[in-house]
Amino acid sequence: MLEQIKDNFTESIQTQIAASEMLAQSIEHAGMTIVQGLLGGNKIVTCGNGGSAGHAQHFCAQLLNKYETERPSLPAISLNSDIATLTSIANDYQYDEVFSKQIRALGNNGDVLIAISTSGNSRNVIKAIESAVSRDMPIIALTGNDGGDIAGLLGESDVEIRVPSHRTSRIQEVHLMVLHSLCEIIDTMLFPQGDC
Ligand SMILES: O=C(CO)[C@@H](O)[C@H](O)[C@H](O)[C@H](O)COP(=O)(O)O
Ligand SMILES: [Zn+2]
Repeated sequence: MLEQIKDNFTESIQTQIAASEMLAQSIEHAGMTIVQGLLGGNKIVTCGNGGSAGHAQHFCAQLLNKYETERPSLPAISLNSDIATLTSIANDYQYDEVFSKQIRALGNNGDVLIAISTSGNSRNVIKAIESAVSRDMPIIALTGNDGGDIAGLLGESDVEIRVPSHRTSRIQEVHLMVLHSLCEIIDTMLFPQGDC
């Protein structure tokens, strides 16, 4: 068991290093997309399932509250957080619709969708992307594996950050690093002095 635990750490570190080389440019591009959205008075909308739902909430918490330095609150909403809304949409329609129906109500032109799926194949995340496209929202997709069906849905102004791994856990660990990097870009670009 000890060897397996150590192997997991090694695999995680190796995936992080490979990702840092492959993804830095897309992460910077995604950061600029978010900064432009916020400067335009728009909000950030996130969604995902399971561990990615946790990531989606975590990222919004860091915008609404703060990341590492003092600054004003920034507008963000995670679509997997409102259990009454989620259960009613899933119960009355389909689980596939839980994010897309919220985007049709809350999404405005210029809001940025951060869609998180390690497989790139979660139907509700795919439908969220389709609704975001219909609302002219730029999309940042955090994926893994081969990008799944999500990869084929993105337009030229969207960004896919695809982690080079097939293991959900390793992909999620890199996604967390990506989201923290995005927080750092936002704070550096918008509040270089750590304004509050
Ligand atoms: O956290 C984990 C596994 O590490 C799981 O809860 C995982 O997030 C769930 O199986 C999700 O449903 C996977 O969805 P996705 O990442 O493929 O969109
Ligand atoms: Zn997990």
